Amino acid sequence: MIKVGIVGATGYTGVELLRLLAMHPEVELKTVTSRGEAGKPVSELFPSLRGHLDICFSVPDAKTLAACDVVFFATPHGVAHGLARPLMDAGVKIIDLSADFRIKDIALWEKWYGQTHGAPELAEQAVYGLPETNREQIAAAQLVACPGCYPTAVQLGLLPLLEHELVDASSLIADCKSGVSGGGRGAKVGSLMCESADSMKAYAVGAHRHSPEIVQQLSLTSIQPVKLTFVPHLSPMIRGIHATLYARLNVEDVDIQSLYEQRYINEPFVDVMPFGSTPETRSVRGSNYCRIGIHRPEGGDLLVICSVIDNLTKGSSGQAIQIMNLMFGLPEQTAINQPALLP
Ligand SMILES: NC(=O)C1=CN([C@@H]2O[C@H](COP(=O)(O)OP(=O)(O)OC[C@H]3O[C@@H](n4cnc5c(N)ncnc54)[C@H](OP(=O)(O)O)[C@@H]3O)[C@@H](O)[C@H]2O)C=CC1
Ligand SMILES: CC(=O)N[C@@H](CCC(=O)OP(=O)(O)O)C(=O)O
Repeated sequence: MIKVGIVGATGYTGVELLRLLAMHPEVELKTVTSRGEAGKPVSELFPSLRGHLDICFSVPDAKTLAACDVVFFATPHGVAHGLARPLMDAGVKIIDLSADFRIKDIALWEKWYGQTHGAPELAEQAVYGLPETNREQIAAAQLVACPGCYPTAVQLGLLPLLEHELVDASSLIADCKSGVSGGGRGAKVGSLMCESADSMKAYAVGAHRHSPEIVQQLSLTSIQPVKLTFVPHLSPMIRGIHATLYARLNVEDVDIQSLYEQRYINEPFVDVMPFGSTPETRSVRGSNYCRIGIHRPEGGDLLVICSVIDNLTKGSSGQAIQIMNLMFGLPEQTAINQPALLP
């Protein structure tokens, strides 16, 4: 059995890790932390887990965490910087759901996250965890940085085009909508029902911290310099990311649909739907799938790609377990192969 610790188990990504790991046949939960709820049974805070988990929250303790085989960090940015190093020295594998190790350029990270980077040498060592691009590296890694939720949907939607240099990489547009759980359980007033229900608005227009992450990763694939206009919106739903991606073709005769189908033919969690499909976020709710629909309005040169994920599953905790499965040589779909919850 794999001995697992979760730091930050009371947040939305934390409880999603608990839900999925409770059904994992190879996992034994050793410690799940919360400073605020220490001593309380998990099933008391989350009755959804009654009958599935018999463990109490405890404060993060270096010795207990060091006895785990793998520790997930489901914590705000900056927390893993301080705690990861001693765990790694003790041989523990780390899967970080925050943005602490996603960006390789330390000055760039500090600019976007507004704090000093606490572990630059680990950022260098960390492997970015998007299995559809680098599962061999993930399998061999000790420290994996899970992609952000928007970056997962955007990258999976655009990768085939950039890998084949079919579009103008300098004029990409990602128009994205997120459910309010993306802001976390401790989110501020904007996520309250009275503030977010029955309404929608853009935020951080062209200035969201996921921009540099997406550009960094797409640039690894694209020969041309990547320029992206990324506009996130807060959408009145609990879970889900909907990315509508615009890219201008620079070739004429190409079958985009079969290109995507071929690219993702062996990917267990990427579903290329029939040409012209409009995937709904509810078709992935609670599941680890990314569903993609491809459009070419009036046969013109502007492609419109719709890419949907659940921010708490493929956008964070589900993907984190996919990564754990790879790191421990387990079948990649273990514990995360459920269909979406509908309606
Ligand atoms: N929500 C989402 O859709 C996604 C979130 N992420 C990222 O995942 C991480 C977690 O997000 P989310 O679950 O939404 O966040 P939440 O705010 O819902 O939860 C944060 C958790 O971290 C714990 N925590 C806070 N500060 C500390 C600290 N200093 N030391 C130890 N534990 C701490 C909290 O418990 P306590 O304070 O009791 O210790 C709580 O359990 C964030 O970095 C987020 O950006 C990534 C992709 C998607
Ligand atoms: C709706 C909402 O607030 N979404 C969050 C999504 C980011 C997130 O979850 O954090 P990571 O940077 O770790 O991916 C935001 O825009 O900040």
